[in-house]
Amino acid sequence: MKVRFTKMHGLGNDFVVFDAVRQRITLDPERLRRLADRRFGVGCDQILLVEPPRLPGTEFHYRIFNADGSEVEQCGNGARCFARFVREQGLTEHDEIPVGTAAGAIRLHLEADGLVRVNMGRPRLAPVEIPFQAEHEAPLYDLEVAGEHHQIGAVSMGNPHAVLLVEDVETAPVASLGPAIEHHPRFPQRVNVGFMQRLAGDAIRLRVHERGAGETLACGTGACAAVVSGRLRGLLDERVRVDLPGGGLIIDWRSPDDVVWMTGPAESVFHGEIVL
Ligand SMILES: N[C@H](CCC[C@H](N)C(=O)O)C(=O)O
Repeated sequence: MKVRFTKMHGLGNDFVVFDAVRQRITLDPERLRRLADRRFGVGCDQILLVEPPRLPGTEFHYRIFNADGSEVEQCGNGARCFARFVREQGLTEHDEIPVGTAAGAIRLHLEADGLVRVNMGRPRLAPVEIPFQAEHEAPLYDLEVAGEHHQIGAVSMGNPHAVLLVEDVETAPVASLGPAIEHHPRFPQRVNVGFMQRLAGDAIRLRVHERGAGETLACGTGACAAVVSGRLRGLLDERVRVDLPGGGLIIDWRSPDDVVWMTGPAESVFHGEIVL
């Protein structure tokens, strides 16, 4: 069956987006993997489905699938692309769009300057909510990885993140340590792994090895998790510019009881049709 899609990206974190409101889309993990592969399909980090609402007070439901076919709870760059998509496709006329996800409802705001501002909700810090195996909640945890000792922050933005502080993101062992921590047994649902370099109280550099996708050019929930972890360690201010390989995001997080705000771009690249 032929279905229409739009190829989009948020700072180079790229997506295939389907309107599953006006189209009937059925995707199994193998089909998703082929779709995400640049040789057998379109090629992307994640696939996004725009569906009719499921939660009260929301206008749409939003499902996210990694390139490995796994369905996940949240995607920050994808949320911004979602907002751009539903406006461009005429699925809504609103500038403020409440959306349901597997992690609960979030609110997307299309700004006059073309950026998208997203209320990503409150970070989850209790180990059981991340999920991460630890006796008590703490800003830092000791983690043995392949015989080496590391200190990590552990934060959920609906999806799980480990955050490491490094001297220089350029030389950080993303390709080796990222997969090793992603599959660490203390993260029963695997984990995204962020490598954060502090530039100043209001600025960091970040690289992210993403669960189910590998290193991406940007990770929105990873940027949120890094700022939360940095603030819990007393290293960062309330407003932080996060420089990722694909570009910059602004993350605002006042205090543990507050939600995390993420502001950044979202772009459509091309439209196409594919046989599913
Ligand atoms: N790989 C993530 C999902 C995509 C998140 C990322 N692309 C973002 O912008 O937040 C996970 O398995 O939780």
